[in-house]
Amino acid sequence: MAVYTHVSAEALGAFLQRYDHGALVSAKGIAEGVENSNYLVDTTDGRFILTLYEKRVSAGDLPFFLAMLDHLADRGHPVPRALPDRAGGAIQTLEGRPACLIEFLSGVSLSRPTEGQALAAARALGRMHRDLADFTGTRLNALGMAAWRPLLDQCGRSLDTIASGLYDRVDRALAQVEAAWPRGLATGAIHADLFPDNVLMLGEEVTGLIDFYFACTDIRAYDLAVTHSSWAFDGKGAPLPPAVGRAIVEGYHAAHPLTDAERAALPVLAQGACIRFLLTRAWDWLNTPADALVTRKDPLAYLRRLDWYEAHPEAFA
Ligand SMILES: Nc1ncnc2c1ncn2[C@@H]1O[C@H](COP(=O)(O)OP(=O)(O)OP(=O)(O)O)[C@@H](O)[C@H]1O
Ligand SMILES: N[C@@H](CCO)C(=O)O
Repeated sequence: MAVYTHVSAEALGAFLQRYDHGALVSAKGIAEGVENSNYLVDTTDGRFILTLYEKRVSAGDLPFFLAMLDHLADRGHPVPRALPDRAGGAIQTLEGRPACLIEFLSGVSLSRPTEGQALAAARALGRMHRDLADFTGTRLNALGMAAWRPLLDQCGRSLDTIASGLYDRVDRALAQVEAAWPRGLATGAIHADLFPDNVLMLGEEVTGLIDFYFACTDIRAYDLAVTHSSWAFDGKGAPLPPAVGRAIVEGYHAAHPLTDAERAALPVLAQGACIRFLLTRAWDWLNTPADALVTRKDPLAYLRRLDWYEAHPEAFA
């Protein structure tokens, strides 16, 4: 369960007094997620999400994330705004961590999306890219391609304790990805983590796009590759029916047409996405204390996806 920081009822009650959103009725830690501490908060006025930002989110980046959310919300996208307190500030400190009170969105996240749901999610991603074209904020991708080799070095041979030969396998794949990484593709503000658990849906309708805390400026088609790598497979990394993966590319293309160069780059971008998530999951696997209230995510589910992309260069043709 992703609650790294415990918030006492007293501290939360006092925190809510800064806002015009009612008094505390109840608060529960949210089990999903691995990055931040999230609480579902009910007040006398409604339901909210309280997020305390943990290890990978630095307070200095919050203004970028919140501006991107406001930009998208202003254009009708179903993204949650961080709510300002009475003094107008949305970024607070609670229990010593940066924290925001966030709009609650309804919907559920899927573990086995259908073709229609994949199509809707990918359309939502394409529309986001379209409407972010005039967003002026920028943020370097701290987990972009240039960061993968340092991360591999940091994990080092400990990777082999997760699976025999894993270090050499990733080292080889990364060398190929680095050599083939596309230059000159369109860049812009991207979500960079649009997994099924970050898309809330009711049936085939997207009701929420959440968790913008890896958002950054990077290759737009890389965002599509990240989405494909997370939507076209099950939780263990086995491919879903091919129509689901095709729907991810075609749903995006319908909302934000891909150039030939972007389409041609998708195989290497997807292999890069696999390395990114394999390495961050492996790092967490090796460094999460045994008593942490968080369910670690399996790095090998991303090794299986990497194997699949390498074996199916035709996947995006
Ligand atoms: N605005 C929101 N409205 C409704 N539910 C939300 C909202 N934000 C977060 N949640 C719920 O909290 C869960 C965890 O949130 P989130 O994905 O942002 O956490 P995280 O630790 O950053 O996750 P991740 O491991 O995906 O990076 C979500 O799966 C969702 O159930
Ligand atoms: N979505 C990521 C967590 C955020 O880095 C994963 O499933 O590994």
